Amino acid sequence: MNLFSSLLDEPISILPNDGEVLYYGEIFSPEDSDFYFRQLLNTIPWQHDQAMVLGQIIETKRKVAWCADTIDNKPFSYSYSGVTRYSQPFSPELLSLKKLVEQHSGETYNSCLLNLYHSGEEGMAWHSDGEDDLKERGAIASLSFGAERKFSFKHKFSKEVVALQLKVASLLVMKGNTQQYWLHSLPPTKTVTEPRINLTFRTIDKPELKI
Ligand SMILES: O=C(O)CCC(=O)C(=O)O
Ligand SMILES: [Fe+2]
Repeated sequence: MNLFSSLLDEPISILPNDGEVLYYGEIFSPEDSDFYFRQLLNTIPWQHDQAMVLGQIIETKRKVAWCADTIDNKPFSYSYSGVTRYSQPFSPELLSLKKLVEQHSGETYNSCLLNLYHSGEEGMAWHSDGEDDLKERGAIASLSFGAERKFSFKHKFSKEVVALQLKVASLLVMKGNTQQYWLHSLPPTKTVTEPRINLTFRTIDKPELKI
């Protein structure tokens, strides 16, 4: 696998205060990026996501999958938006992506949430990834394939907004107090018609075991 020259010499720090977000630029060549995009699109068991809204389960247009290490060959369970998910095992390709992301970011992860946005019309509303199951102040590493999209942060108290473009094959790492003080979103846009796949590698602290 070629390491691509658009990888930044030093990651760029995105937030002015109250957390740390590092943008590493593109960590794959266009060829490798294209390979992973197709591979993930065709092999991941994508499903519409579910969320509990006013006591009702609704389905999102965006599709998701969740992969995690297994313990004694049993999957993890993980809850967010009022719904519990059970993990798929990591495929060999995802494991190699996880290793690369771990090398770049100097952190380790035991799970990955995958999102498939079919076009710019699908996005993700303001939220922070502060679920109880996640390791407190654990790093979250976000790897993007497919269409380039804008990604925004908003401070929970000052309301300051910081935005950047997430390039194809780029790596962004959120750490420290970021989830405590900042929301993030993927704003929908009519100008992007191509699909995008995003992988967020995370650490689940006390994985419940599904028997
Ligand atoms: O698609 C993205 O870039 C972000 C996804 C995200 O924030 C999440 O899965 O929690
Ligand atoms: Fe998020």
